[in-house]
Amino acid sequence: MTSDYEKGVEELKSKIKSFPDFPKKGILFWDIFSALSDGNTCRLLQNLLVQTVRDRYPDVEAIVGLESRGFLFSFSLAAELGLGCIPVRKKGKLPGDIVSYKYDLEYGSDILEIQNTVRPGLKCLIVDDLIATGGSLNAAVHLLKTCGANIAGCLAVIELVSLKGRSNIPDGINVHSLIKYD
Ligand SMILES: O=P(O)(O)OC[C@H]1O[C@H](OP(=O)(O)OP(=O)(O)O)[C@H](O)[C@@H]1O
Ligand SMILES: Nc1ncnc2[nH]cnc12
Repeated sequence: MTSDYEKGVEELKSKIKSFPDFPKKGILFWDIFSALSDGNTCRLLQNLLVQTVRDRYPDVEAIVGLESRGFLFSFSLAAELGLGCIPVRKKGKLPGDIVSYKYDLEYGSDILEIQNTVRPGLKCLIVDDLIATGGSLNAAVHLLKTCGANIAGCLAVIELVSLKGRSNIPDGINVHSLIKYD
């Protein structure tokens, strides 16, 4: 029997549009914002994410969001669950003592940074809108490990399975996505 959770995921999936050849020829771009212009879909997605964290990562202490689309979900989850919200940002945007990691993307490369103020042992869940090559989540895992954090796992709304992003994320890190595309 299909659960309400699974029905919700199917409904969400039906709202997400894809755009061929964006931002470069050969890339099929999955646009989370196409779903979020509708208020009911915002609430549906928030409820699905909250339920996922409660069920799969019940003892997490902080939500780590990746710039920029990951921020949509890290703050709303942290606020709803009463947890800390920690940003991982692109180079040069965060003040203070910074840890950096360079990585490759599906289209290009980038440097991600975190403030070196994460309490060692803090149990963190990393969230993002989408897993493509897994390079961004892998970078966030490395940044948090450098800070001494305890990583509960990675959670994404969308996973592009054919790009095998999971294989880029270190063994032993739990990875979960709501929607999978081939
Ligand atoms: O699994 P990967 O190959 O690392 O790709 C996934 C990442 O790429 C996109 O971010 P992007 O860097 O395009 O930034 P944006 O969120 O600011 O659009 C997306 O939001 C993920 O963070
Ligand atoms: N194919 C894709 N669609 C949307 N966001 C992405 N980030 C990296 N690859 C992407």
